[in-house]
Amino acid sequence: MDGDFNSLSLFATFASGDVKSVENVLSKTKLPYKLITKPFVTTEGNSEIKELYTIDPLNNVIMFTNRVNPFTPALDKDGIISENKKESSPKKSPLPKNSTGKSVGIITSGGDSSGMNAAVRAIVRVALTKGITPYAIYEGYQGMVDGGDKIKALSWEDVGDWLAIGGTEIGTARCQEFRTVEGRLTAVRNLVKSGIDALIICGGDGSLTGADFLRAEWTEFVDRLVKQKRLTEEEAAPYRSQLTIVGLVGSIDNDMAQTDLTIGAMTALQRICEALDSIKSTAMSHQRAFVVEVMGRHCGWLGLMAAIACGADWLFLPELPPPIGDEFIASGDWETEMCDILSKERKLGNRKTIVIVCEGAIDRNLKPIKPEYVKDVLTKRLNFDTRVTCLGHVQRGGVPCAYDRYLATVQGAEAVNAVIETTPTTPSPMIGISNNKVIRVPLKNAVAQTKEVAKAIARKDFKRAMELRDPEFNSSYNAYIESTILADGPGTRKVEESKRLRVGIMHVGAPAGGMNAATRTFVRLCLNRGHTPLGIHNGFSGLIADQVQPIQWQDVNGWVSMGGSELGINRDQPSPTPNPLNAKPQFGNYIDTGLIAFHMQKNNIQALMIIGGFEAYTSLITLTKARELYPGLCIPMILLPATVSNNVPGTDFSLGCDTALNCIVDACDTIKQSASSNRKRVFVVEVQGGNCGYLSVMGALASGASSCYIPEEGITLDTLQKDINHLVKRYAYEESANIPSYGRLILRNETAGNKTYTTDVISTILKEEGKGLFDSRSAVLGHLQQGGIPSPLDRIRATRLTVNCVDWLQEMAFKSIDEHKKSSNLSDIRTPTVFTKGAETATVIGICGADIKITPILDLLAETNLNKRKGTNEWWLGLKDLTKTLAKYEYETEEERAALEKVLGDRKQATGKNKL
Ligand SMILES: Nc1ncnc2c1ncn2[C@@H]1O[C@H](COP(=O)(O)OP(=O)(O)OP(=O)(O)O)[C@@H](O)[C@H]1O
Ligand SMILES: O=P(O)(O)OC[C@H]1O[C@](O)(CO)[C@@H](O)[C@@H]1O
Ligand SMILES: [Mg+2]
Repeated sequence: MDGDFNSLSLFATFASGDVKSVENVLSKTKLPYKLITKPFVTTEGNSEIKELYTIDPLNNVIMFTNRVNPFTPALDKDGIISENKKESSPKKSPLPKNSTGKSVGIITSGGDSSGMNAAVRAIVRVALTKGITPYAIYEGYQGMVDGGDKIKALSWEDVGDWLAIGGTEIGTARCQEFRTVEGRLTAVRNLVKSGIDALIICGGDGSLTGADFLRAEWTEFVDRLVKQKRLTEEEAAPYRSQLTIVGLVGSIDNDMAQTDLTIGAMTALQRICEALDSIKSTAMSHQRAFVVEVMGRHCGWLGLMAAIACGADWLFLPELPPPIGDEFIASGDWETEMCDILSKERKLGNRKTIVIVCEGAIDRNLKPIKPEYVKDVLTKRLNFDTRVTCLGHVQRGGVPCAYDRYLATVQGAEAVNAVIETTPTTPSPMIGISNNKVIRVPLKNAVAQTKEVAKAIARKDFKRAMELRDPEFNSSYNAYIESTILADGPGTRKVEESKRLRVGIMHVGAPAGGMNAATRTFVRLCLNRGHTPLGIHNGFSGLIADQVQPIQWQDVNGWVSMGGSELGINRDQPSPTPNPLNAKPQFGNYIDTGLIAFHMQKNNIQALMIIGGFEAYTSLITLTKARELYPGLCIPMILLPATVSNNVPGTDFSLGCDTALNCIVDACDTIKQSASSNRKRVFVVEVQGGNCGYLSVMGALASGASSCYIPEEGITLDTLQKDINHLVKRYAYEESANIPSYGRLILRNETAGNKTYTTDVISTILKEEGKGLFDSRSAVLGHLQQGGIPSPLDRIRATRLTVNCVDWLQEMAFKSIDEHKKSSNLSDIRTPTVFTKGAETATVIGICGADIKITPILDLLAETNLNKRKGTNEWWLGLKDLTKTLAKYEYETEEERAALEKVLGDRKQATGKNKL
């Protein structure tokens, strides 16, 4: 077919990754067609743009192309834009009053991830507060290449309510053109033309690799653009030195090095766990096997964490291909290894089989392992009734979980700080998180280390690939294996008989998400090592009522995803010795400590793990101090903090507080929707936490509340007056500017303001003071916060911390056994004797900054407020200020001031006094 197809007007254009196949099909028909190819220079080498034209039976011209965006201009052989497209310059917005004259461009790029909007919201609002004009660059790098109206300034209100929206409101793309030198040259021109001084790029490893190219090429590209006369000397001069680039890691894959978590990974994990929990119930009913494929590209984080959080029976990772057991490695026969393990599980009474296959899973010869093949193996070899479920893009969508909102918000705010502090000589930073600390690392190093994983896998160095993932990856994998496979053959971790222990476990306090997951891991690890796990039901009162029983492997099947406390829980605790006359604990009852010691000895409990909140903490203090009186208590004891209140000293996070936060965020989203629909309504939402404001502060940050009240600060008339002033300003401005008013929230901790400023009282005051500008209602979330299905983060934390607890209990007990052996001069002791009363053998395990720490409980007394039942290290307090910043407490435009003055004037006239 001849003719100039470029001059024909097209009826339709189809994007196709495989134009060649389309041509093959056409060649077998009588339809005319013509293939045009154009060179396309990419950073990974030369490639081609293909355009295949044909005419359909109705005489319409149709084109198939492999361009990612079929509507972007084609390139000529030098990679230069060849179509007659005019390079447009974006429009600049007027500068705000507090402007420093600086501007920052914001991009979301690569696969969308939940939390990207929260990041953009935080960047926009913190930037405006600090006098920097934020610009959205729409549709990822494509918008940077296209320029024009793809680059627009964002206002405060533009990002209202974005916190709760999944995906990315400013769009994203996989942009081929940006991989080319010409694409990036055009992008540089557009950035200079729009006067952008700095860029914050939120995307995955690919996007940040692109950002790193841009950083390295910037100065040279500006020069080149001047030479090509696409920029004038004057335009280029202010931007010659290095462009400030800050990377924010947004991707569900969690595949970026040097950060523990990427924005969106936790929400994706939540989606996966919701699906797996549902699949589990149908699988159990039919005794079926399910092979579930999860996303993650070449990273196994999502698969591994989902396997831990849902108790999957087998797992295929990209970093560590099967087989995993020494006896199968030589033959590479992973099929037999898997079938042996899964059939053993069924014989133990497991009614279902869940196998997770990561999308990048491979065998030891780097051949992909696909779910359909795994299904065939299970069907043919084990006769399992097997189904395949591919979760697909469901994993990437939906409302962000509390953790992603928190992570994106604090990292977004930190990205703006980094923009302000970065100079042309500082390396471009990437904002990461190392356990609980927001960190900055050089982008270049993080990109380089990320690439190392792929290289290690390619050269089959799987050990290295595992090491290069985040520091917890390896230990999490070991925890998964040990809590999944009952090992009794070669290679088991069973300890010698003379060291096998009877280890007790109990829950004390109130239910919290993750308690059952921790107990399951405890039981399985103990069994795998030859110890006897003893379940102490119903806390200390259960112990003295002889409710102590060994737990078996299958007993805890399914516990990982169960809320509440399967062992039973209450707030009863040992009475301090000497017993203060008529003393009563604030909650629960005192039980005689001597009786507790007697029952510990009667059951021959040689090590103890307590899971619980502040009563569990004070209980352990009492038991530790009573060791002088009672030998039955002279054993290693460890507390794993679990309470929604997050008030136990020795840890930044207790189990259950993430589940509670998710519950608060879900409830607040719903309440806010009602508040917004009713217009101009402020809800005062009461949350739990006892005397600790953690849930209130974090809940406010994650739900986008205007303010929060906490017991640490109390509530005064002055506090209320300031918040009323703020609300009056906001609603006054929105009315005058004709902006639809969103509903607003104030979170109040249940004890803040004592019995005076109760939730209802505050709501009534707001209603009165709103005077028609706004109304108010209240909502008390109550015990909803303690229940429900534990969040994946709580399940993972439970598993990870419990492994450390069991290791520690074992180590301490062994030390004591060895000392006893030595001192009694006996070499052949069958029954181990544990006797230890050193302060270092009664401890609290916790997540502290970047580490897991085990601290002697008596050392923690210095940071404990026993009266207020909480610790004194409240790392989260500062986040209250960030909540207020993001609610516009520190930013005001001329228009807002004018609107406020008008309202004040009106109010003065109406009431005869100025209310503000
Ligand atoms: N090597 C590279 N050189 C230049 N640009 C790149 C490079 N790699 C990726 N990019 C740009 O970043 C965009 C996004 O990259 P990619 O598709 O790998 O997703 P990502 O950022 O890794 O996110 P995710 O993996 O979560 O989807 C690409 O479409 C391209 O525009
Ligand atoms: O949405 P797309 O472009 O099909 O890409 C899917 C890929 O994107 C991710 O969701 C994020 O990188 C991967 O897990 C998956 O492989
Ligand atoms: Mg990626």
